[in-house]
Amino acid sequence: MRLIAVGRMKDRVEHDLFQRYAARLTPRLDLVEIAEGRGAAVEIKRREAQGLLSALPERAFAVALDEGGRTHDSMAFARLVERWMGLARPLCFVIGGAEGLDGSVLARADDTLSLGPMTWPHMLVRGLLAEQLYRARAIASGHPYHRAGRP
Ligand SMILES: C[S@@+](CC[C@H](N)C(=O)[O-])C[C@H]1O[C@@H](n2cnc3c(N)ncnc32)[C@H](O)[C@@H]1O
Repeated sequence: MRLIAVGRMKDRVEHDLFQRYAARLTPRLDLVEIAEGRGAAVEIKRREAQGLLSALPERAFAVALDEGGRTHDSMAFARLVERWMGLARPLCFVIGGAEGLDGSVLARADDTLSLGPMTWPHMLVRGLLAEQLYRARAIASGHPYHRAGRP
């Protein structure tokens, strides 16, 4: 699996949060960082879109992280991840920068994923996604990391 994301992760706390889960994931989650765009918001998104789209392998199954995207509970997400992995296409997740994703990236995406309707900082989204992928894989393999008990 590959995570294609805008910006360079400089903050130690954000780096460690992402690594805590990414390092334990099977299959591995490779991080590809795209340079932040400059200029007006539209230009920033357009330039970042070029970088994001060109980092996608040709046959990639691309999942765009977007607050307006599809939401799932962790059990449903675990089933979805298994389905995506079964497609035998490179599974890639895409995270935008401070201005969000350009429409061209959303148009290319095969699916979208929302972590809820609130806007999260893009560097934090990396850690949140890595944790949910780790949880999904734990659910699929029967590992007790996920406690499903709810009233
Ligand atoms: C600071 S947010 C961009 C906010 C921007 N105004 C927008 O409307 O997308 C940066 C990136 O983090 C990701 N992101 C932020 N909140 C998210 C959420 N609730 N669900 C999924 N992805 C989110 C998206 O990839 C977004 O492009």
